[in-house]
Amino acid sequence: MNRVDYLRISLIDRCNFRCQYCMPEGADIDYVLQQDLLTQAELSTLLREVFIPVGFTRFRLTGGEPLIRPGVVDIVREIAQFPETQDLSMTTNAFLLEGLAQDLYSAGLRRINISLDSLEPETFDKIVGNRGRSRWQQVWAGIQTAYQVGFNPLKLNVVVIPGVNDHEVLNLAALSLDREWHIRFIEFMPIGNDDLFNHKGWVSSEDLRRQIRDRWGLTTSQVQGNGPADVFQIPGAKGTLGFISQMSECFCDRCNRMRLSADGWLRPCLLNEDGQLDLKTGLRSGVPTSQLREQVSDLLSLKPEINYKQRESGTAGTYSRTMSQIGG
Ligand SMILES: Nc1nc2c(ncn2[C@@H]2O[C@H](COP(=O)(O)OP(=O)(O)OP(=O)(O)O)[C@@H](O)[C@H]2O)c(=O)[nH]1
Ligand SMILES: C[S@@+](CC[C@H](N)C(=O)[O-])C[C@H]1O[C@@H](n2cnc3c(N)ncnc32)[C@H](O)[C@@H]1O
Ligand code: SF4
Ligand code: SF4
Repeated sequence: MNRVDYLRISLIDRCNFRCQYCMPEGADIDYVLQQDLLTQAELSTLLREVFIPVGFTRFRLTGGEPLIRPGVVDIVREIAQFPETQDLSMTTNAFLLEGLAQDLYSAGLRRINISLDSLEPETFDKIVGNRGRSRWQQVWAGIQTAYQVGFNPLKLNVVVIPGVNDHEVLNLAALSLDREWHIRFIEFMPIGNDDLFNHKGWVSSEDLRRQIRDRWGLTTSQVQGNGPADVFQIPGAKGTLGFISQMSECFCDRCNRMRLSADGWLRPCLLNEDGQLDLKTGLRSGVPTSQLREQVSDLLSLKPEINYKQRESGTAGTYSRTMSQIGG
């Protein structure tokens, strides 16, 4: 059985973008109320007294948009200082990164994954919902700053949507040629976005690899990650190309993670809502952390049964939480 030691922590379910595939403009989303967000102290208690003792050592901060969480730098500093923390990373849209990159690095964050779905400002703004102002330049500046500050590896996430940004796959892949950046193409998943998904569907990683192979050639990279991405490289390129193929291929057999939502629900599988545990209510109602630890430990032993198994059907089920609420 795979070791489950990686926790994706959503710091907030809100976001300053409205990506079409995640939380489209006008979507009816119930946000977590301020008083229901795990506080930094509660998060810290859960990590120290529940998650670390049962074996979690790698943490990813996500959201919504983690950089709009008040106190995000302090949260990073606290988690980075746990002696057991072996890896601390963040997934962000980078809109606020230019001003925060140095502080995050100084606080102990060393690696970062940034969503960048397009190199064309107009297409980008259409995807993220520009609300009357262009966002691409500021995101690009955030990426450059992160690079200069020294985040390594620097990964760029691209959700590929047919008819929206699939014409840019070669241009995005080319970013890996002379920069040590890791571009990852993500198959679009049907979570909380039925309209767009039914209308546009998804492009398989193998189709993308074929395009890239025809242009430059493609080899399996020596460096494989420990997440869901299959990693390849254009011969001679400085960076790599990753493919996250949750629709066309199965990587659940190497699943190593669980997710903690901003309001303290522990979710054992992204694509299956079974088994979720409300840790915040337990903590606030005085349940001893030793008991919460036992509950998490039990859930860990049930995880293989909960791991997603309906892949053959080609689509996922209906979910009560959107990707922005789960944290991707
Ligand atoms: N189905 C599925 N998709 C996942 C899982 N983890 C990540 N993904 C997908 O991969 C995308 C990118 O994830 P990131 O937040 O960059 O994290 P990661 O790729 O696990 O990160 P690394 O630790 O750098 O390998 C997410 O938005 C999801 O679409 C998972 O456990 N299951
Ligand atoms: C939910 S976001 C949260 C972090 C941050 N706001 C960001 O966009 O990087 C995490 C990841 O989920 C991906 N994502 C969101 N909705 C998706 C979907 N329907 N299918 C596949 N990936 C999705 C995003 O592209 C992003 O890389
Ligand atoms: S993908 Fe990230 S940036 Fe886009 S709406 Fe979702 S949470 Fe926000
Ligand atoms: S779908 Fe579930 S079991 Fe599969 S990799 Fe993602 S979290 Fe793990």
